[in-house]
Amino acid sequence: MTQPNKPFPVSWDQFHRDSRALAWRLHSEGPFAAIVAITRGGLVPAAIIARELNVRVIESVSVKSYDHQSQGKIIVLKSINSDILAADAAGQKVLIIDDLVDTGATARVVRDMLPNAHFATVYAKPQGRDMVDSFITEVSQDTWIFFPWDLDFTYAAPIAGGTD
Ligand SMILES: O=P(O)(O)OC[C@H]1O[C@H](OP(=O)(O)OP(=O)(O)O)[C@H](O)[C@@H]1O
Ligand code: HPA
Ligand SMILES: [Mg+2]
Repeated sequence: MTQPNKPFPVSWDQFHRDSRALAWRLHSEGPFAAIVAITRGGLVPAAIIARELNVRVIESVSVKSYDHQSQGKIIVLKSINSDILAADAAGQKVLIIDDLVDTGATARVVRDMLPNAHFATVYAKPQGRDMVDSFITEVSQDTWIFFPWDLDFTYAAPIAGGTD
């Protein structure tokens, strides 16, 4: 598959706003007994959404699939606490949060762990969109989203070329 070549940089302000918009959407789906954040990208929206929805039980699951922009085998580095798995099996509402769904490979692995949970991401690409129950913004498959924690301020050359 060709690498995503359209950069889509997201600022902290924008990310906060989009995560809040997701919290508004999720409000009517709850109340949730717990949030499971998919580390590491899901930790930031999970904190914002937990604050908005007043959820205080936060768990993480560590799934690693990318080395820079190329996807490799999915490795589960930290699994989900048995209390949360039991809550999901008993019909309590559990919310899974990630920053984005791309191919859907990560979502598929975590969904299998919590089959009844509501799965939400801030951003979604078409290939993985059907793996999530809620998201805010869709971008094309050939877009690469740059999150604010991966960015730094740097000089931008003028559009017309030359220097300023
Ligand atoms: O839908 P997929 O194709 O599986 O891709 C989406 C996943 O990839 C990224 O995580 P990554 O594995 O890079 O780890 P990170 O969150 O620690 O950056 C992103 O945060 C999602 O979790
Ligand atoms: O577009 C993306 N941006 C950042 N991380 C990602 N992991 C999968 N797709 C992406
Ligand atoms: Mg991730």
